[in-house]
Amino acid sequence: MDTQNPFISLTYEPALESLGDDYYDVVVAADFPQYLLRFRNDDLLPRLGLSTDAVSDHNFIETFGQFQQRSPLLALRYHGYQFGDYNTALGDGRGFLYGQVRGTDGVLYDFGTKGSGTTPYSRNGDGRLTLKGGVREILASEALHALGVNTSRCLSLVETGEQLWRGDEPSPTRSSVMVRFSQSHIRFGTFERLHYLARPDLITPLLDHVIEVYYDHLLAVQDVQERYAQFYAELVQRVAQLAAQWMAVGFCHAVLNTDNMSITGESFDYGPYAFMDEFNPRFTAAYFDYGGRYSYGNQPRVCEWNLWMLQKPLKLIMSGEDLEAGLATYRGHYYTAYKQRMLAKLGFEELLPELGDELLRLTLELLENTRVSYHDFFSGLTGQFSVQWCDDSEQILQATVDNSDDDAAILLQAWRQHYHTCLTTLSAADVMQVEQCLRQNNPAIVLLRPEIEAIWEPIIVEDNWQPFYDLLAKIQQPF
Ligand SMILES: Nc1ncnc2c1ncn2[C@@H]1O[C@H](COP(=O)(O)OP(=O)(O)OP(=O)(O)O)[C@@H](O)[C@H]1O
Ligand SMILES: [Mg+2]
Repeated sequence: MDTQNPFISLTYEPALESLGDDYYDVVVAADFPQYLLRFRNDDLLPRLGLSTDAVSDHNFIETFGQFQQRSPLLALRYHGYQFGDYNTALGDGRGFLYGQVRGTDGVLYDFGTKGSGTTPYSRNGDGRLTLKGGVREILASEALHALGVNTSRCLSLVETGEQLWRGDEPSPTRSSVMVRFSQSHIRFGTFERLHYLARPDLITPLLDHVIEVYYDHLLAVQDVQERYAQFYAELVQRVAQLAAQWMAVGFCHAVLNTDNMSITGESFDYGPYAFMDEFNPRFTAAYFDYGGRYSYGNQPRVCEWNLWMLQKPLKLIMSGEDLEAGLATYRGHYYTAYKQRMLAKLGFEELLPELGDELLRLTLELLENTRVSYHDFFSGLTGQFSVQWCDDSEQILQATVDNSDDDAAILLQAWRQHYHTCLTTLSAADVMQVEQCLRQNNPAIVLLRPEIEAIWEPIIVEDNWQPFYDLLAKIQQPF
């Protein structure tokens, strides 16, 4: 045992543990036949006050593969609405909270595992994570983080040498254990379980804890009911902003069940997700999402529904009117955040409100009706932009959109004219900024499904991880 392991010497805060054992079960980690470190997120080490050189691969394996020298390991209890139906048979069935550490930024971070063995919540599951599942979660979270989405990250991925059987991967398939670095693993479903159990006495301490740790500026609000009202209103805003971020980057999460919604408004749990290629609001990423509940275009609505469901437990301890008032702000927050991101993708930091509204409307109409590749549209705009577009609207965006049919030609023409109108409202200096704005908001690389399959092939065929590391480096610097 390496007594100098810097991860073990970190100061762990028993924040969630101190709530008491109504919220979790103490569990043990599985022993694995093998420990191969496949990914270490050195980018996160400074936030833990550590330098890359100070942490060896062996340190990663001891701490985040073998889980040495830490107890208690806490499998958190939760329920959730899955595809609209309430499910009580949930909880950390293949993970636990390893520990909580305050970052150099003052934020309390969770180290949460995925694939670390069975728990009382595993049902018939094996408590494991496939290697491909781990690789996919790393890629999604690193890509989203680089695109400016509020997301959990992966701290490490250790391959564990077991053979797993899965219906959605050619099996047997390889196993892994991942450690997630996130703001919290308290989910909407953590509260929903307490409503189901009719335990308002457990909801109050949980909500007080959430506010104290993750909304601590609200502690200044003296009146408790007012503080709760402001908490919910802020959560509504954070979730609306998150939904806007996913939509603007073309990301479909695919399993927006309430057990996958964080009480901090952070995005996490990347299973069957996909970045959308051809623009299509009905695009679904999970093969089992037959009704399209979690389709790309439905994400803002379903997040609103999830926030509405969260009112059930919160209503046991706070005013229903306050909750209604909080949720009533959702659509406004969503539209404001989405519009701002989309106009930035179109090259505009600022536009007169009506012009911006119309540009967004025309852009979505064009995208939807021409079924152009979402990312090609914006990279085409970025690559072709010229200040001469201010003088001649006909030059704007050639060849990116297929306008061979009449309807598409009409839409493109209307879009060009309006884009031109928007440009003409800018000063000469602001026009010079448009290209930079386009470059800063439209990635040169997008993590489409073929990109992921292309790096997976060398891993399974010849255990060649280089293409994975190369792709990772590219998506970490997408602009
Ligand atoms: N292989 C497995 N063994 C045991 N339980 C599992 C397994 N896979 C999923 N589960 C459980 O099924 C439920 C839904 O799984 P889901 O994939 O949303 O969560 P998860 O990915 O395991 O964890 P997280 O939400 O932290 O990413 C959870 O209760 C989870 O623990
Ligand atoms: Mg989950």
